[in-house]
Amino acid sequence: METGADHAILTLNLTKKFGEFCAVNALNLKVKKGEIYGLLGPNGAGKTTTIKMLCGISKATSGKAFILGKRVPDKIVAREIGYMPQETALYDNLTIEENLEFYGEIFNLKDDQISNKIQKLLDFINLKDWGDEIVRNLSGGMKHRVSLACALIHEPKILFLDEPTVGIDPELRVSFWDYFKELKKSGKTILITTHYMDEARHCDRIGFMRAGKLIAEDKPQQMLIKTGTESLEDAFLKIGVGP
Ligand SMILES: Nc1ncnc2c1ncn2[C@@H]1O[C@H](COP(=O)(O)OP(=O)(O)OP(=O)(O)O)[C@@H](O)[C@H]1O
Repeated sequence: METGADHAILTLNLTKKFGEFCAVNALNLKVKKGEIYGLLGPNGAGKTTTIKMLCGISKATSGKAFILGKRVPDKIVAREIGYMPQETALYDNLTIEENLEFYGEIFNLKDDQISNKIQKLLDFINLKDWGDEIVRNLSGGMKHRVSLACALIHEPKILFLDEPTVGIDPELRVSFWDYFKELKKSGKTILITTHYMDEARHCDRIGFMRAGKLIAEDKPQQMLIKTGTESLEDAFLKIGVGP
């Protein structure tokens, strides 16, 4: 049986039902190690539900999922996963550093490891001098950056980023993609969801999801060639409504 040892992420007929409603329908997804894979699709396509099953937050109704060859949910594999949820999971009344400390402690990092990582992460997200600032006082874009740092504190190998750039200005979106490319360079695998089709071109491969199913996947450029379109938005519309 395939266990995805060669893949960072593998799902076999992964399915999630809420009552009679099928949110994720027999999804077969393969993401290679070191890839940035973009999961795209309209509201309600099943992207977040897929990520939650992969992170072990939501139990699959049927089918299987493997992360780095291990069937999930799995406590050891959980350590290799970083998850940036759609709504930032930060404590508003704590400082940036305290939030990072909290996430470091969840993963049982030692105090000196935590303080070392905090400095590096603050540098990485360009908030070097902001560690003592209360999260409540930050702009939305800053909170997004802190949320990314929290997902990275335990140096996970796999990152799940659920709409990390939603609601942030175009300039900051560009710098986010610089962060993601840096992370890829350091060997991380990233599964990212986004509604911004234009930014999906940064991904190594993209998958279009609709109604819980993966309806097409390819490299962004190939997707354009295959569909004879000039934008991924048009490609999606063509595939989504096509024969
Ligand atoms: N806990 C739940 N109970 C019932 N239905 C749910 C639950 N969670 C998600 N759903 C439904 O499952 C479907 C898929 O939702 P999901 O959040 O995975 O979509 P999505 O592709 O991430 O959408 P968006 O782009 O809006 O974030 C939706 O129709 C949603 O209403």
